[in-house]
Parts: sequence; C-alpha cells; structure tokens
Amino acid sequence: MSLSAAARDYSEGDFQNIGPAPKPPMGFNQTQPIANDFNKLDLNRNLKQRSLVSTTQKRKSGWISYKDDGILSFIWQKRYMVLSDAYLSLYKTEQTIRETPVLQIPLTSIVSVSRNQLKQNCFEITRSSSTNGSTPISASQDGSKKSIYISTKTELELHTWLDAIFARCPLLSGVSSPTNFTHRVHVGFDPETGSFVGMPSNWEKLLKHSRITGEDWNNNSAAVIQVLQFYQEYNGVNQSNASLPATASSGVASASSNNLPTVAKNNFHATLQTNASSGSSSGSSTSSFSHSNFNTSSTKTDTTRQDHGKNELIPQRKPPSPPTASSNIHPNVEISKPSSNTHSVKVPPQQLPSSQHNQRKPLASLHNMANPYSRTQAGPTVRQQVSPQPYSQLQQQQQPQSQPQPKQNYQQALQKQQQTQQPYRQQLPSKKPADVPYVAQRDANQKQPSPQHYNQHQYNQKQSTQPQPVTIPPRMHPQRIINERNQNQSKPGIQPLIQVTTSQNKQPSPSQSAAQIAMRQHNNHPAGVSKPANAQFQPAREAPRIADSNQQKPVESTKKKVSKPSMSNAEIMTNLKNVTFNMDPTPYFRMVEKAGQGASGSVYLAERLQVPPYEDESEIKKNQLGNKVAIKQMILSKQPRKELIVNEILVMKDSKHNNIVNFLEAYLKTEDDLWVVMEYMEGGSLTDIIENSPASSNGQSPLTEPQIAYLVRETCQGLKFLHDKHIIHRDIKSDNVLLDTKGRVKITDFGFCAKLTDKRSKRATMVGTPYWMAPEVVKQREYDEKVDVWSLGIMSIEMLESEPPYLNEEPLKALYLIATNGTPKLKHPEYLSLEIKRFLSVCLCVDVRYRASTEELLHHSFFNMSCEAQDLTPLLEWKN
Ligand SMILES: Nc1ncnc2c1ncn2[C@@H]1O[C@H](COP(=O)(O)OP(=O)(O)OP(=O)(O)O)[C@@H](O)[C@H]1O
Repeated sequence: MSLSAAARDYSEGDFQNIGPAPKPPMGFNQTQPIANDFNKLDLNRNLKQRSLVSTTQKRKSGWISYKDDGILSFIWQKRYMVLSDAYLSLYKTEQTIRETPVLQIPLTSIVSVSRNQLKQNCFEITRSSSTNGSTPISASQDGSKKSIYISTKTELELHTWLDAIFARCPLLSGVSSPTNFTHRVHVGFDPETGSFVGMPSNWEKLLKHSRITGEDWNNNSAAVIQVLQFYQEYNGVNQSNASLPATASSGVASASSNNLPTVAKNNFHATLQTNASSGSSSGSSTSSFSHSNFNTSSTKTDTTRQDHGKNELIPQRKPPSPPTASSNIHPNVEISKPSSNTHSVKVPPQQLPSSQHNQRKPLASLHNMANPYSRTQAGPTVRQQVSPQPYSQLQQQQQPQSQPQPKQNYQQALQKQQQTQQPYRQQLPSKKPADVPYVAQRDANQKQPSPQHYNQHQYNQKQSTQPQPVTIPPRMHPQRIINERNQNQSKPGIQPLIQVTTSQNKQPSPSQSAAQIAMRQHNNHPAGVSKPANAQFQPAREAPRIADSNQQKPVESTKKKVSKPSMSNAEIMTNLKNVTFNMDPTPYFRMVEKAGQGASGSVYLAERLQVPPYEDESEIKKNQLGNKVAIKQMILSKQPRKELIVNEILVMKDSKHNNIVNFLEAYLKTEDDLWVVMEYMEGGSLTDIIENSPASSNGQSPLTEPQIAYLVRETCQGLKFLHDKHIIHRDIKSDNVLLDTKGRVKITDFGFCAKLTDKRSKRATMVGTPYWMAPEVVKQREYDEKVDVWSLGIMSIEMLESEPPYLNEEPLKALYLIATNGTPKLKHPEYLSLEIKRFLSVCLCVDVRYRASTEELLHHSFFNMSCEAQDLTPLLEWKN
C-alpha cells in the first residue's frame, strides 16, 4: 500500500486510548447491614419449643473461652458457642450441639454486651434472670443480673461475635458499642455548594485541593476512590506536600485500609466504608446526597486489595506547577470548568495549595507557534502492525527490520524537517486543526496506518477540539513517591536486592571480589589521612539546588516523615560498610564545583588527585588521575531511608553498562558522611536539556524526533540491561537520565530499583513519581519491568511536549487521570511522525501484555531515524 493510500485509511477511530477505564473497586462492604438481620428477628416464636438449637437455625458458632461469675468464676473453660435466632448456647464440644447445652441464654434476656478487659479479646454478656425469654424486659427493669465472660482467640472473632449477638438481641439497640465499627457514608457531590458531601473529612480535604471535579466523580467515582486510597497511603507519611492541609495529611496518615473504601454506586450516590478505627473519619458525617446530575451509570466494582505498608513521599524536588486558567489543561482532557452549575469543586484562592501561587514563566500561545514538535517527516518505510496481540507476536508479523542507518536517516530527517517546519508555522495560526481534514494536515508522503493496523493500540490522534492556546509552564519537578505497601519487617520492598548482594558477598563473583575484599579490608582502615590543602573545602550541603534554576524552594525545606525502617540501622550500616571504603577520601579529590542537588545530598564535580592506597586492589588506575568525577555527598543521619542508598550503590556497582552511570567507589568518611563517587556526566540531566532547549523557548518541541529516537534508544539499552538482570528501575524520567558532553546517555538514580526473583516475579509496591507511573502501579496491581517501558513512553512525551502529561494537575488528579484515561493523549499528534506515534503506542499501552518489552522496543522502526551522539551537541551548548 502506498503511503498516500495508507493515509486515506485513517479514520476517526484511530489512535484511541488503548485501555478501558479501570474497573472500580468491588467487594466493598461485605458486612450486611445490621438492620437486615435485626428485622428478621421473630420475637413471637415459642422459645420453649426451641430449647435445642438445630444446626439449621444456627447463625454463628465457634470455639470460645468462657467463664461466669458464679462458683467457677476463676476458671476459663473452652466451650463451643452457638448463636441461633433465639439463643446463645454453650456446648462442651461441637459434636454435642444436638444435646442439652451447658448453658443456654435466651437472646431476649440479654440486656447488655460490652467489651471487658478480664482477658484478651473478651466481652461480657449480661442477662437479666427476671426475664423468661418470652417477655422481653427493658434493661431498666433490672431484677438480678448475671454476667458471663467470653473470650475469643482473635480480635476479629470478637468483633464478629459482637456484631452477630447485637443483631439478634431485641433488648439491645441493634448497634454494637464502638469497637471496630465502620462508618457508612453516602457520598456525592453537591453542585450548589461545589463540594463533595458525606466524605470522610480527610478525603474531603484532599479532594478539595485536587481539582477532581464532580464531573470526574460522575464519570468514575470508583477511580476517585481508588486514587484517594493510593494517595492517602503515601500521603499518610507525607508532610512535605504543601498542597495538603496538615489535618488532611495527618488524618489520612492514620487511615487504615482494612475495610477498603469501595464504591457500590447507585444512581445517585456511592456508599463508602472507611475504617473508623483509623480515627480519620471522625469528622465525617453520615449523610446522603442525591442529585439528578449524578444519575450516572451504576457500576459494581472490583476491589484492589491494599495491604498495610510503609509509605513514603520523597520530597518534592520542585512543586507541581500551578494550574492557570484553562490554558494549562490538556486540550484533549476534558475537565469541567468551575461555574455555578457545573460540578467543579470550588476552591477559594486563599485555600489553594501554596504551589498554586508559584510564579510562572511567560507563556507562549500555541496560536502563534510553529509546529510544536519541530519534528521530521522522514521515517523508515517499514510498517509496523499493531494489533491486539502480545507485542512479541506483533513483531514477528512485521516486515524484516533493516539495519538502522541512523546517520543517513537523520540527514534525511533534518532535510525534511527544514522543508516542513515553515509550512507548519504558516498553517497553524490560520487553520484550526479540527476544521481541516485530518489526513490533509499531514504530509502526503507520510505513511499512514490502516485502521485495522492500529486498532485500539494506536495513539489518540484525533483532535476533538481546536487546540486551545496552550501555555508551556516552566517545568516543575514533581513529587516522587515510594510506597512499599507490602513491606513489613521481614520482607521489605527493597530487601531482595540487598539479600541478593549479600549472598553474592559470601560467594563473590570474580568481577566483584577484588573490590569487595578491598572494601572489607579498608573498613577497618583508620581515617587518619592527612588532609591536602583543599581539604577545607566543605560544600554547603543545605544549599538550594544550583543546577536547577526553576526550583522554587530548597529541597531540604520539605520534610519527610521517617517511616519505620525496614532494616535496623545496624543492618544498614553493615550493608553500607560492605560496599564502601571506611576512610576519609578528601585527600584524593579536589572539589571543583557543585554540580547538582538531590533529595538525599549534593553532587559535586571533583578531580581525582591521588590514587588511594587501595589502588592495587581496586579498579582505580593511575591513568585516572586528573579525571573528573561526580561525588554525591550524603549525611546519613538526614536520610529517612538509608536502605535506599545501599540499594542504589548495590545496583550501580553491579551494573556496568554504557548506558548506566558508572559507579566508581564509595567512602564512609565518618559513620554519618557518605561519599559516592561516580563518573561525571557534564551534560547534566535530560530535564536540563529539555528546559534549556532553544526550540522550547520558541514554543516548539524541545527536541526533534531523531534526537528523541537517539535518547530513548540509549535509555532503552540501559533499561534492557537492567531488565535482563530482572531489575526494575521504577523511576524512569528525564531527571534520571544524564548526558555527557559527547552526547552519551546514561541512567542514574537506582534507589528505587527492585529485583524480581523466581519467587517474586511481580511487584505491587507503589514506587515512582506519579506523572510517570504506569496505570498498573497507580491501580496497585502487580507489575513487572514493563512499568519502566511506560515511564520511557512518558519520558518521550516530555521530550516532545516539555513535560509529562498532567504535570499541571495536582498529583491526586494526575493519578486519577492516569487511572481513568489510560494512554495519555498527545497535545499535537498531527505533527508527529507515524513512527514515533507507533512507538509511543507500544510503550504507553495500558494492557501490559501488549506493551513492548525493552528488547522488543530496541527493534522498533522509530529508532531508525535516530541521530548520532554528536548531533546532540547543540542541546548541550547551554552548559557552556
Ligand atoms: N554523575 C553525575 N554527573 C553529573 N551530574 C550529576 C551526576 N549525578 C547527579 N548529578 C546532578 O546532581 C543532581 C542531583 O542528583 P541526584 O542523583 O542526587 O538527584 P535526585 O535523584 O534528585 O536525588 P536523590 O537521588 O538524592 O533522591 C542531578 O539533577 C544532576 O544534575
């Protein structure tokens, strides 16, 4: 098929989002309302005829310990307790329930049930002996009261017994005393007040600041609940999120997800159940709200089970950029605008999160800008089929891949780009894309897919509306989160990596042994090395980031709540000492300048002055003298998660690859002062490149497609290396990709890496940075290496659009959008080549089965247009 013929095959259905909206949670509220059973009580039954409890009548039974207040009151006896509609009976054994019980209490005689501290999981049942079982009396008619004490094995059993007894005793209110009670809340959105009603107060506060609207709620209330759960888990320990009121954070912090809030949505409102034991719901009220506008589709949803775990919000490196009017809303994302009759949440300006008051760069109007992607029209002629089948199969169906001829393609690409850019500049202001037939907007020579080739797996190409004047905000570093929710003392989320290496330590591999032995030897090395002249150099560790001019506040100003460490300090230090030299490295380096500021420490450019005394045993050779190195200095006592640092060193040490920042050595200068020496990447991070690209300032895409192809391919090679070792990076984004002056590209920041093992081939921990997170992570499903592929796709969008999708949104809203929108939409797909869109479609495929692996990606035709390393030089000029 010719390219132009293929172009005609485009239809409106092409490039639709791949994945369906997530199923809302279900399984919520397993407990039947007490009232249901209570209503079933038949008090007029002839109780005497029912002195023996038949098994069919039995409502609940089980072993308990029992003691009464009579002569045997000091003995706890094991009994089999049976609750029927009329009696609470105690039997010696389960087999004797057809015989006369040891004790039988008519439920009509029970005047109170309450918890008791006599024993663990104990409650007291008080009955009035003046009742005969047929004539209920009120508790106030007390004749002589008798108590028995019941103790259950577990707290849970206790609660289920209490609930069951309360539900069947006519003299009790039908509502147990608060033990493990739950709030049942009808939730809705009141368009008149512009606020959510019936929410637990902490959620209400979160929503208020999230820009999640009533419309969002209508569209997918389950997803809102899901992201609230997600968000509360990691914000539970977040004190750094300026956008959250303190009360909200703290309230959420204590929230338990035992009873998952889940939506069982009816026409007008959803019912939430939150665990009251959290205390976070105290401010919530049971209320109902209904409004005709909420007549949305009713969906019974499935529940994503959440486990308790540790959460951590890594400090915000830059606050999320503030939303400004409509301009910051992604043109393809429908977000209702606040108005009196819409469902938007009204947030008074004074209540806006502090981040929303941030100053912003002057913004360019899209109407006045040239092709925003400054793309090339060139591309290989190899067609790639994308259909709903595993990516590996898709690849086999493709035409054989020719060997990439990057240089040639790049030159063609540049040529075409020069030819095509100008027309776009002319075209944009006058023509509304929506008014122009889609195909007509594209280069007639550009090859087009047939609808069947794209099926659901292509990028959303159709512009539903005319592009709004889009403002490109200064790039803000978003929050990074880690939530090892399955973590516990014995099974911390990152432990596998450490364990693996520990076992490697026992049987060192040839490549490792020398350094390991050297390090061990030097662990006891006295630090009394004389300081050279430059040793007084003491970099200001707390200084604001210098390589990042957009940073609004010093990273140190955001505090992390220290979650319970998964390893003891001593264990961490032992692990750390195994991978570091225990000595003062100051004589060996000359600090040149500060190169950057991270959350955990400052990074310095340094020059290697001397070969340390362990030269024989290490890989450091004399010819490395004078070499530039990067030294990351960290104060250990300031690290909330020291094990992440150990993790990072272990991964780096073990990952020698052209596309991974090379770890050189690490020093424990003192017990508190850690220096990690690595190769210096003078080009800075990809984020810097994007921000400083000359094209961005013209309102164009910061990088060209050939440049993107090169950068993504290099990153993908590094990722493949990690994935081959079953390591997931989990925080792929432009901030974590560094360049040197020769245009070499390397992945860094391995603190969040996780190792997949045979036993644990999937992960379920919430780790990463929200905007780059794959939907399966947001939805707290199990995931594998392909989360990095998703993030790689998002990183490609950063290079096209200067920022990841939803960056202007509050993190909570962004999570909602990731969960519900699935594959994000491009701002201007019409200016992109088919290859990059195909590439993005296989990276950003919601269904993980159809998402490409890094191995598969490396054969993608998109990389055929890759430029050469030296072609990145213009992008690095800003550093000079
Ligand atoms: N090897 C390196 N060469 C040159 N510059 C580097 C190197 N490593 C880091 N930097 C610079 O230092 C900055 C901070 O790096 P770091 O890895 O500490 O960042 P972070 O990921 O934000 O923090 P952390 O890893 O502590 O959470 C980077 O943005 C980069 O500009």
